[in-house]
Amino acid sequence: MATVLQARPRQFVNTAYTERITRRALRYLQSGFAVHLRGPSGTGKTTLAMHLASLMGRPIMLIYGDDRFDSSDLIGGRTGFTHRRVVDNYIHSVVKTEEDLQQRWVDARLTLACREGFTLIYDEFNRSRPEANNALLSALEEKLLVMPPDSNRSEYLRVHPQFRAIFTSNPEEYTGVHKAQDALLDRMITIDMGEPDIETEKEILISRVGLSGPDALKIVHVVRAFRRKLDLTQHPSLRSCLMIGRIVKEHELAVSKNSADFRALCADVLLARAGKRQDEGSQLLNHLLDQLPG
Ligand SMILES: Nc1ncnc2c1ncn2[C@@H]1O[C@H](COP(=O)(O)OP(=O)(O)OP(=O)(O)O)[C@@H](O)[C@H]1O
Repeated sequence: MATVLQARPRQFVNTAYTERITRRALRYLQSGFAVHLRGPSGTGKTTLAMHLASLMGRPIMLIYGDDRFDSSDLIGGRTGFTHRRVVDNYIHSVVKTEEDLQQRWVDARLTLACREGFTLIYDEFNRSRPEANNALLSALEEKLLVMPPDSNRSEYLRVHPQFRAIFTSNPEEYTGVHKAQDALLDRMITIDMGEPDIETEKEILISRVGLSGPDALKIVHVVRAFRRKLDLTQHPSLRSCLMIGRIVKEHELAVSKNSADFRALCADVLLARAGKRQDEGSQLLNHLLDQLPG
């Protein structure tokens, strides 16, 4: 069953950084192009996609890329049965029954979004195999969705003029993802998202967790310096800041170099993200925490 999201996404924090990207992406969507937000984990791609979709003011259709998808998961297929039973009791001593089972065509999410003019968010679309995504090629370019012969419809579905698509992907993920087709990438405008700036991360922590500005800034500095100095491209991300921030807030921990609880929390959240460089990570983290005020 397809999910159409009518609700607004969780509170979106707007800063100069997010506004710049939003303005660009919105411009492309308004001109009818698909937008592709590409960037490492935790850089806010999905959140921004939801925000953009809500600004488009149409119902939102969400799909998560999946290696097990085939084209029917996007377009639809014959699932379930309709059951028809005719009981003929015209001559009361004779009962004649006739049963007919027919498979029913059910539209999948892409078809629904194209037909109704929804905004499609296809999160991590390159987790699906390229051939599963083939239907998107003509939907984005010719504005026609090619329907399979057994759909009992005409061969093509004309895409609603308000249909829009927003894709996200993570270029640095290697497991469970497929190389996106050049032809599909050529039909979208790709915006590369790096890590948000310090101001944005700080504002997100303040707004989402309720931390004070100075505490939010200290956490953002520790996490960013840890990532940069260890040269970790993927982790830790804004998500790690949010984890640390939430626990600090809910358990009233001091963000200070003298707080053993805060130091242990940072170690638990960050060190596992250093992979095999645990010793190096541990030394670096102690050094960064020692620089915090007491
Ligand atoms: N502008 C924002 N306002 C509020 N919260 C945000 C914002 N940007 C990101 N976040 C929060 O940061 C976290 C990571 O964001 P998100 O899940 O969108 O990242 P992502 O790039 O899609 O990550 P992944 O590739 O791992 O799915 C989430 O908890 C999200 O709610």
